[in-house]
Amino acid sequence: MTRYILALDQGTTSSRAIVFDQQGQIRFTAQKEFPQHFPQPGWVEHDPRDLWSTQIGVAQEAISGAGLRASDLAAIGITNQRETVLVWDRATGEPIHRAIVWQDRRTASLCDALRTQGHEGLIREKTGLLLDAYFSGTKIAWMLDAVPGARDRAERGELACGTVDTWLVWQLTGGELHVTDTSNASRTLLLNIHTGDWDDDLLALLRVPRALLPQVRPSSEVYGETAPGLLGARVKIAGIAGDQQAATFGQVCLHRGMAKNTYGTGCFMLMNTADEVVTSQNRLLSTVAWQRGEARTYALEGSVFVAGAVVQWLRDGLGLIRDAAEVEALATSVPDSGGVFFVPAFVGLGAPYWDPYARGTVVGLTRGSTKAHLARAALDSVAFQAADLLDAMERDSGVRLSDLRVDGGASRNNLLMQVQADLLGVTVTRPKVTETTALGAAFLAGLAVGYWQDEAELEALWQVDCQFEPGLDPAEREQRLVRWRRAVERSRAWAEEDV
Ligand SMILES: Nc1ncnc2c1ncn2[C@@H]1O[C@H](COP(=O)(O)OP(=O)(O)O)[C@@H](O)[C@H]1O
Ligand SMILES: O=P(O)(O)OC[C@H](O)CO
Repeated sequence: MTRYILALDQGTTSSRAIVFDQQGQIRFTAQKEFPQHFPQPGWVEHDPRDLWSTQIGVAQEAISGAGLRASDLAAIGITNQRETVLVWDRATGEPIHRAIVWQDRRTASLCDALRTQGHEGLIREKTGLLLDAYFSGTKIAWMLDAVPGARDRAERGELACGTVDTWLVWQLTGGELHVTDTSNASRTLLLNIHTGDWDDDLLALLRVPRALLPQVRPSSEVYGETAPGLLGARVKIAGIAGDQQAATFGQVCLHRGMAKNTYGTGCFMLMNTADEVVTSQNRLLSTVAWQRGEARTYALEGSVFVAGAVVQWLRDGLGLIRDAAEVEALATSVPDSGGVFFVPAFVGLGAPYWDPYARGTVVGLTRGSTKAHLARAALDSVAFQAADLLDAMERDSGVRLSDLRVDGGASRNNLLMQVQADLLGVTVTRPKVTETTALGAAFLAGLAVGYWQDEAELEALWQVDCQFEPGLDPAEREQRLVRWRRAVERSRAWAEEDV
């Protein structure tokens, strides 16, 4: 009997479910957006019930859309927006607060206080991360303090906490399993990435009771089965990874020095560093890429908070386009941005600047500037941010990249990919299957149940769609990067007194 793998990809703006076959080809995709909540400037929340209802809805739709029954599935793999965190009541399953999303800046001042007290070194050494509001730890502490009675209930073990993977597994198993994987756990500020377990010093520092936390497991193993009645048959849940790590696996960047960049809401560049935790000198993150059995693979990561989201803003905030795909034609209608530089620091700046107080900035406007120039500058900004990441990554790793694998919604934009190759000075390679996040989760699940035998089999499945070669003169590239960095300086520390 032909069997399939179902990947659940719970992203920042939508939930997706994709059925893959044994060739790693997509049989059916179902996707549903859900509401974003912005209760205050710099705050971003998701309703956990929306995350679950859209995710289970698209899972059912994908199974039936592919003409399958749940019994045709060999396994389910889960991948998810990372760092976004929620707390719920173990008895009722009711969340005590909306999920606080990775983009949310509300704990910036708490991070400042911890930094002033001199804790960043310890955090950096144990977690590979920086003290930034991006990560889950301070968000958990904020919820425990903000919701009346929550801290006491957490201490008594009445509450459960988790990143989105944990919430989905809890729901899928009818509250039976409270687990996460090492790649997701490595984004919380609470995991010691050298041991792969929660760290008592970090828990004490961030005031997070251990009783709240899920069990940390590898990224590829059979964790359990879906609850009876949910999908029509019980299906093994066999893979879990944070979406950027899953995309790295889906791009089969399985060897030291291979890198990918995903252009979704944000933009995330990860380079495989094998079994070595590389300590960045350039404010990149060291993170767990995935764990198979006892073996952990690590990565260097550059995280940019606003990439494709800048296109959403052109659409929803300014009404310049009706659909994200229209941005390419608009931006192509001018030869360049006409000297306009756009720093989309809507929620501060991530790597390598890490400035939660930076805000969106447009410079270089003249009477000749048009919406096309702004659209072009918006696309340029995505590529400039990635250029900053690669520059830092090459310096940290000592690897001179020749080829960057790309994926994510905005990687469909050919102009953006060409500008990216020009600004990086390296070949940009887009694979046939750009749903690499879901594919990575499918691969991790498939390996655990023997659907695929080994990594070599996965490497043989990966196929190139298109390559973009750099065409810009190096001196001109450098000049443009210098101007971009001047624009970045103008965006920095703007909101210092507001947050
Ligand atoms: N043709 C395009 N050009 C530029 N950006 C695009 C294009 N198509 C989609 N996007 C952007 O890509 C993002 C969606 O990508 P996706 O990988 O689905 O993101 P996520 O997983 O973060 O929800 C949106 O922010 C959207 O604005
Ligand atoms: O949902 P995405 O694809 O924007 O990814 C979000 C990242 O995991 C945040 O770290």
